[in-house]
Amino acid sequence: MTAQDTTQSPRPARPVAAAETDLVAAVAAWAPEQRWFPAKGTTDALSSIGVVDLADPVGEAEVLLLLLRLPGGGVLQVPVTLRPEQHPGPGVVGAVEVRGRAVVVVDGCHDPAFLRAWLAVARSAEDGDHGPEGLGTEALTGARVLTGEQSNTSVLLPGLDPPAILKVFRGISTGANPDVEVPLALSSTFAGVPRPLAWLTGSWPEAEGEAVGHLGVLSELVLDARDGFELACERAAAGEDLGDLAETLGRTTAQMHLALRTSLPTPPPPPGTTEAAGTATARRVAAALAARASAALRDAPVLVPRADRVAELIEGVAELEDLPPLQRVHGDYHLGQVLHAHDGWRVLDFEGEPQAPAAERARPDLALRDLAGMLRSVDYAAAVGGAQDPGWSARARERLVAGYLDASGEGTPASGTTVQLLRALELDKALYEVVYESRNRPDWVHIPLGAVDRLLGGTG
Ligand SMILES: Nc1ncnc2c1ncn2[C@@H]1O[C@H](COP(=O)(O)OP(=O)(O)O)[C@@H](O)[C@H]1O
Ligand SMILES: O=P(O)(O)O[C@H]1O[C@H](CO)[C@@H](O[C@H]2O[C@H](CO)[C@@H](O)[C@H](O)[C@H]2O)[C@H](O)[C@H]1O
Repeated sequence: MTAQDTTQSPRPARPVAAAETDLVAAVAAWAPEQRWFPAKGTTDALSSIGVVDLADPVGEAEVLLLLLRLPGGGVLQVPVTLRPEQHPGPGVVGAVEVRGRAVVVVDGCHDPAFLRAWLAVARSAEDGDHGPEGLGTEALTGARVLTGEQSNTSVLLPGLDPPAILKVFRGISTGANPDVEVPLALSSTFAGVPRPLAWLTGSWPEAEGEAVGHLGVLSELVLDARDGFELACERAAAGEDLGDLAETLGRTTAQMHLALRTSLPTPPPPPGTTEAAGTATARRVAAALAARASAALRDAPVLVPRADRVAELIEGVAELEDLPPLQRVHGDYHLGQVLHAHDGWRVLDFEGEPQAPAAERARPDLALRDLAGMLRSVDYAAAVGGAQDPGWSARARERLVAGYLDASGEGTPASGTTVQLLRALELDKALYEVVYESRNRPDWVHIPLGAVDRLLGGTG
């Protein structure tokens, strides 16, 4: 955990009581149907790890954070409230008997009792162990769960002072969550990230001992902002170029990379190792790309006929001699992770790829991975927005890359190494997307699959 967290005692999980078995069974049956459920496609049952109890300050409902073991081994957080009678509005999970009492189980994110309880115990960035200020009953006016495609669950809290958004982490793991750690580290030097206002940590048993990790974060709400993907799709549909929007996004991306290098520097290799820049790094990067490609080929059989060409493109990376040093990166950078506000772009969600193992997400990587992710996203916007002009995507990509190279000091045109790395990293992301779409939005698989073929055909 980061230094900022050492003053907050984690909320400990207790074992699930025998009288709570029906509750756990009802939640375990409901969770796999939710958009945020991380283990789509598996039919194995969830098992219980424990329960974190929170107290509703006005005592209207019981508030429980259920921690469930996913079939793949990860931990899922499901906040619920227990109400004695029918709860109006969305989020009802079901009716069960708990400790001999008939209750209605409600998805906590939809219940003010959970929000009150969370805000009362979260550690505020300003005030140490105290919860955030501005918490009268009116503070929850206008609270609303976001309904978009999310791997976590976010609740808008426009009535807080300042207006905020609560992100409840669904998959939790031991150690600092990058979505707390990274914006906290960046926000003093980089204006392109919303400031974290408060966060909550929990602890639960794991085979190797007690795990301590973040359960959620409250961040400053970016007001009147447009979602980058919606904005880009709208432009594509209208046949209007992304133009300056793409270029300023490229610039913001380069500034983010500079702030990441400065605020979260990559430790130097231990003495005596040969981890230097140059070919050793290139071979390591190529090996990592090859491992990810094999995993994608295993998970999406549609990719198998392309295996040889994928391997060939990756082998080219191993030969590069002038790779830039690896650094902390965003890791899952796309248009849905950026907001366009009146004063420029804001970057969200530093958690990395939801399908990547937690240990891999904070690993130093090529900064160009993020630029490649955004290039993929421009391709998605062209497809989803229905751009009629095939040049729409090419022009947006050009401005994005030009803004990035200019602000990062590399200048245009891009070097041969940059071009080759961008192609390999775009392919890497497109392979990941084929797996992601097969699991989540099968109707969209053709978008990344088309990109895989373009990139392998040398026309990417
Ligand atoms: N600070 C913020 N201000 C305004 N909207 C936000 C903010 N943070 C997140 N959002 C909205 O919530 C959505 C989901 O947030 P994100 O952190 O990307 O969640 P996830 O990791 O679950 O995808 C974003 O696409 C954006 O629309
Ligand atoms: O935002 P998340 O961290 O949950 O990221 C996952 O979901 C994204 C979809 O919401 C997915 O992004 C893919 O689709 C986007 C359009 O919806 C597109 O802009 C991206 O380029 C494309 O990768 C992301 O890959 C996944 O990790």
